[in-house]
Amino acid sequence: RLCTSPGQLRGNTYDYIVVGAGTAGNVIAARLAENGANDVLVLEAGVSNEGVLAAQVPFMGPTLTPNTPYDWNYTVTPQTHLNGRTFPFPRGRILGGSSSVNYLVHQYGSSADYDRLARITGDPGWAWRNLRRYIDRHEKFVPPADGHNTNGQYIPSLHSTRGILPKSLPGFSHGIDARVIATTQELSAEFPFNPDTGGGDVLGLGWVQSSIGDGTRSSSATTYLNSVINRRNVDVLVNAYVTKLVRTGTVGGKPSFRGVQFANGPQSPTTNVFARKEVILSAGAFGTPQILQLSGIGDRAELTTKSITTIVNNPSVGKNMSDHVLLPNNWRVQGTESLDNLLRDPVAFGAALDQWQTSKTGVLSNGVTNHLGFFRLPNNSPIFATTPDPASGPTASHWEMIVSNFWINPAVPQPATGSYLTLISALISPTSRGTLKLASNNPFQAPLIDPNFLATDFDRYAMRESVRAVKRFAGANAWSDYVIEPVGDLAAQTDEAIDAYVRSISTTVFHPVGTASMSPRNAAWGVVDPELRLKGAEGVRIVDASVWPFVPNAHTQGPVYLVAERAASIIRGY
Ligand SMILES: Cc1cc2nc3c(=O)[nH]c(=O)nc-3n(C[C@H](O)[C@H](O)[C@H](O)COP(=O)(O)OP(=O)(O)OC[C@H]3O[C@@H](n4cnc5c(N)ncnc54)[C@H](O)[C@@H]3O)c2cc1C
Repeated sequence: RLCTSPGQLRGNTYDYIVVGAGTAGNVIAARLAENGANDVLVLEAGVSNEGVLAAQVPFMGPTLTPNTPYDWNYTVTPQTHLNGRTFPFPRGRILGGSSSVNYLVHQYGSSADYDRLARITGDPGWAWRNLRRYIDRHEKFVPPADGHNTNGQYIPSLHSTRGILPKSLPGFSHGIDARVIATTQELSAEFPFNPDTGGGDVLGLGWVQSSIGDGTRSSSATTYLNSVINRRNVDVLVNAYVTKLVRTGTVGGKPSFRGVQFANGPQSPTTNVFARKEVILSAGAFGTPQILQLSGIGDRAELTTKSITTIVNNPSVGKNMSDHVLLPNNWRVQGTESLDNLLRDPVAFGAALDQWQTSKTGVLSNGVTNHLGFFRLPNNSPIFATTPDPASGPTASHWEMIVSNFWINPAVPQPATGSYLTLISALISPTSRGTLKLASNNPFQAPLIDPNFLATDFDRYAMRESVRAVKRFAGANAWSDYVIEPVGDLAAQTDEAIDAYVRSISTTVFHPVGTASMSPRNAAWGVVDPELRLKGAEGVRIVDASVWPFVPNAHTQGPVYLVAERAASIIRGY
């Protein structure tokens, strides 16, 4: 049942309590609740996704963040290596979490990411050959909104049509699609066509796959949570802001945290609920380490400065954050086939929305890109003389290119006139690591989020070379009668000038991970063991993006879904 106040709960004790009805949390809740013998409570700080139009219409996804009621509305600390700039760092605060507000790209990453995860944790169960099995129950490949012939745009045998989450190829074609594909032929050595990353081979550029079915967003709320929400053994409470885990005793010499405290807001009374079996923390890469630290689980030196009594001293909590850096590269282009006028003209947008509401088709049934690709720096790049290759493996990537048929630039508003092409370049194998720290012991105060972007020579080198590469892409003959000129400092040529350009507008792709990292069972570092149990404590598991020790070669919802599916199997005991 969906509950809106604590008084509606069936009691104060459940078998499992899931903190955060986000991407991973809803997988856990649904898979546990499929067994009618399990009594499950899900606590979510945000509101219901029901009736939120922008959470249904794919192209409107970007209007859900930042500065809305569906976002935690975080801002990063001043970024030392980005001219001291700050910028928003969105996170979904709504049933479905970030899967309800994200940009819908749906992929899993490189097989090397999972094999590296298995190596790091010492658990072969995280290797690709094992994890890929979960694709079968997770995804449900469906035709695109426009019903076009998808031959050659993906490899059906790599996908499942039996899972729970509808996904599809682009449901609206753009004039530039043919130019993108032509460039993969013209510059095939540098930008080869990749027919499908679903088998774990990410290198090259291909058609995007998105968490969209019937022209509508698929989130963990519309799929996993909806599949169980009417069951008698599930309570889902919205507006429930978890303030800390509550220690309930000592088991096997370790502090046990089977209690969860929450409140509606800073002025509201707190309520405690208890788990007979386990608490599963799925509050995301920022919420999870924040709650851990508020509960006295973290670096003693830091907790003491916040007047929090340390119960589990673990300096790894909130450290090791990695994320993809986003650089929006814009070109001015000919004609009117870009979507810029649609975004400027309320009448045109209204007509597109009418079409979506009538038939779930048209430009709004699509996400923000039809093509993206993953690429490596050349093996003989001088940077490898000083930095070991940080990619997950020789078939994994260093950077990504995302093609958009309109102006995207979080740092610079859309110009009032003109048509644009955006080739986002993103750093995929960062060596910088950031932190999530408490600002105070007030659970309602936003944490200090420092992704520490571009702190290393490698990261700056890779971004610089990605700028040169996207310029080669846009310089192909396929674009010669379309692209007019680069916008602003994208024209830079020297290392110094390109670095200055990168520093001036880079931000996040919204993929933070690693703040409650998995590690081998007995390792002195890390926050959870390979079965996702909180180290040094009892009764708690963590299942969300924070357990990924490094950011994979993918937009992160897919890797989070696969980890959550395996976690559910581990918790259920098969
Ligand atoms: C704007 C944006 C665009 C993105 N685009 C893409 C994309 O196109 N493709 C892709 O693959 N990935 C994308 N991502 C990233 C992807 O969505 C995330 O990596 C993934 O959803 C994270 O899942 P999670 O379960 O770790 O956290 P979330 O899905 O964020 O879930 C955490 C949940 O916990 C709740 N919570 C947090 N703290 C508390 C608390 N104290 N009490 C109660 N509840 C709490 C939150 O409200 C939220 O519902 C994007 C993310 C954003 C924000």
